[in-house]
Amino acid sequence: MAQYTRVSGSVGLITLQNPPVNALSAAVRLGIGEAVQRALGDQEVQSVVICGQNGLFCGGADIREFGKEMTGPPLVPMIHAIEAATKPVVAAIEGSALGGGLELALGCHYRISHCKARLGLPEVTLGLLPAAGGTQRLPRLIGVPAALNLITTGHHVTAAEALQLGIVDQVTEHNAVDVAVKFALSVTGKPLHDRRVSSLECPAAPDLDSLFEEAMLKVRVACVQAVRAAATLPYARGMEREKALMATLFGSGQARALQYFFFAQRAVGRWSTPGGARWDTSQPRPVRTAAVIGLGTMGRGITVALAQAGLSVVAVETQAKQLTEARKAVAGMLKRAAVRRGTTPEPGSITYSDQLQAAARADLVIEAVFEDMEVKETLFRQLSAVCRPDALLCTNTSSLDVDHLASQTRHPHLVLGMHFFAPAQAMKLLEVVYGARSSPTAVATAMQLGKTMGKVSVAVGNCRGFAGNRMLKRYLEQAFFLLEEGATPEGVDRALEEFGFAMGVFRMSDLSGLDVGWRVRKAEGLAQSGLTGPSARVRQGRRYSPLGDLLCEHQRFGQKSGRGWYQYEPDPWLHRFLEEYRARHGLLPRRIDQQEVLERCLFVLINEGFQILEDRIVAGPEDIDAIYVLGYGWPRHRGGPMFYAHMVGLERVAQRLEHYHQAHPEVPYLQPCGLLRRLVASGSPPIHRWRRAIAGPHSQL
Ligand SMILES: C/C=C(\C)C(=O)SCCNC(=O)CCNC(=O)[C@H](O)C(C)(C)COP(=O)(O)OP(=O)(O)OC[C@H]1O[C@@H](n2cnc3c(N)ncnc32)[C@H](O)[C@@H]1OP(=O)(O)O
Repeated sequence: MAQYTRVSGSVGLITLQNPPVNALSAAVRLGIGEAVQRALGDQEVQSVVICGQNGLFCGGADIREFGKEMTGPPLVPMIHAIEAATKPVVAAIEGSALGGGLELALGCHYRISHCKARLGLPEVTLGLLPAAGGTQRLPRLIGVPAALNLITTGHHVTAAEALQLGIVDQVTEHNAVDVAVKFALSVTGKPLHDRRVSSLECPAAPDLDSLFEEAMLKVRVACVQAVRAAATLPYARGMEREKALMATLFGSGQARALQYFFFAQRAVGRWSTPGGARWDTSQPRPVRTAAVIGLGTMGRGITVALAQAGLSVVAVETQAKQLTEARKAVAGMLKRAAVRRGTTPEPGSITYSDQLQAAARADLVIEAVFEDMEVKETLFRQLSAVCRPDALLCTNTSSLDVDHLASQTRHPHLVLGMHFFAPAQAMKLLEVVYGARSSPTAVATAMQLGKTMGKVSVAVGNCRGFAGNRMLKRYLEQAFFLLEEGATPEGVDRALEEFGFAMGVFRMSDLSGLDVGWRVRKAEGLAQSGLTGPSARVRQGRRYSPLGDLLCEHQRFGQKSGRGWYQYEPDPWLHRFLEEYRARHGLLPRRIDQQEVLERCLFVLINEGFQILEDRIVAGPEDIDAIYVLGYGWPRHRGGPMFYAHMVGLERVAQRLEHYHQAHPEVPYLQPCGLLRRLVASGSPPIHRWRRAIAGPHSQL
């Protein structure tokens, strides 16, 4: 909706009303159109101001309407009508003007922005382009290079940057609507021709052709083609080109995946647990002081993330040398981050200590010590004795049993996992792992703290590997099996990278270090050296590949040792090693194509995802997708593993898994799990219905 009032005698004020972000739904578009007509027809009105209610101009098109049949008036003619108006129209921008919101403002004759507002054309992050004239007006207003940058990256700019670029005419620290109304009064009766952005010539820029060629190489082809039309064609023909390009994008799989992921990231905030705790009934406790125990790589990153979120941090490291190094490293990280943001580093809210006692007053403690159960058990007993009785005690373990650690303390309901991903100060994902006895308040507090640190927090039940690493294990296993059967690390990585992963599984393993998984497998009794014959490839009654363990036995730990799955100097070792290994175990190498690599690695991971849903470790598919895109490099434009399964078709995923299971009956995880089979049997409902379909007593399956 849009409300129309007359203020200051002669200013028509149009207020967009569609909480929470005043998105341009059919009703809002209709409302704006009608209000503009009223203002233009009102003899008393000399100028018009458009603003949004509740301090937010407009978050753009209503993404929830995408993929549905279009209703209500389209955006483009509405913006044209505003631009063509014979009375000056001023946009009063507060909060955000994004996507269609900025395009609406670009159709106005003047733009006044509050200093805290952010502006941008993020359509590309949804697989679209700014097709309400954004690709035609913005280059005319600020020139091709700057417009191309904003349109192809989707980056938001601050009000100050927008002023410098020429997107807005004025920035104010006061109420932007009041300032815009005064401004509107001052421009009454002034000629409007050169205020209509569509009538401007694109400012000349040197060597536009090479700029476009360079931008094309950076992939956002449709956006580049649309901006090229602005630079080379008259406005009306540019608009036709923009519309045609948008039509090719609108129904694409990428756009659907990106739009799904936009909502998935937000859906994970509405967490619930099988025990009945929920986001909307659990109150988080305030956390002002946090302690971090253990200042290795993860502890340092967590310290920085907490300090940057404005908390007082007590950083504890009992080894003197490590403490000195950590202090320097943390200062360096804070300094570099401040330089990147163009600010000065915050003065020290971090205190350092080599005594656990220093954590005594903290509201919340995060341990990030060596990944060893005995070490962590001892620490949790000590923390329970030292810390306040109401302090939350969190572990950054990536796989150990949170319930067991809780049982070492006096207040197990205050124990949780906070699983950060390296580098902890930068990665957006946080798995909040609740145990059987974790209280709803404890979960809510950790979820809220993650949000305060700018992370997407996902609530996950306690199980081996939680959600992310549990699925990763199946994926890695298949990759090892494929090597046994004849594939090469290069071939497997190529298939995954062409699918969209930034790094294939072997390259990723080399980067994170092969010894990490080896240590876990040794602790689980899986990695054993010296086994020969058929028993070497079977553990706990199932097929097992010792390839990762053997590489570690050869001191090939990945990049850190200069050699892993890849050799970082010319060295044919690995291929010879694989040939000898296959010969030793009587494995006949065969040609493995990309399709098999993808299906074996990804479908088994997806199958584990369904098992995790069935085990109620997470509440819905969005949780898994957020974890995989934000923590494990799953290509965002494919929406996440569960969305990908939905796009491929559950029936096909189940069929292919069955096919591979028949070929490899010794790998039980290739068998489609119960939930996947039941979803297929119930007609493969779309992904947004899975949550309901699996929900306990109300299950529709
Ligand atoms: C063609 C295409 C055109 C013309 C377009 O305009 S495409 C849309 C371009 N706009 C965007 O991509 C902006 C998306 N929104 C945001 O970036 C942010 O929401 C915000 C900066 C506007 C506000 O951020 P914040 O205060 O953190 O709030 P949330 O992100 O949590 O959002 C609050 C709820 O609003 C829902 N939302 C946000 N934007 C839209 C939208 N454009 N359409 C529909 N719904 C939107 C969001 O999902 C949250 O709802 P819940 O998930 O909590 O129910």
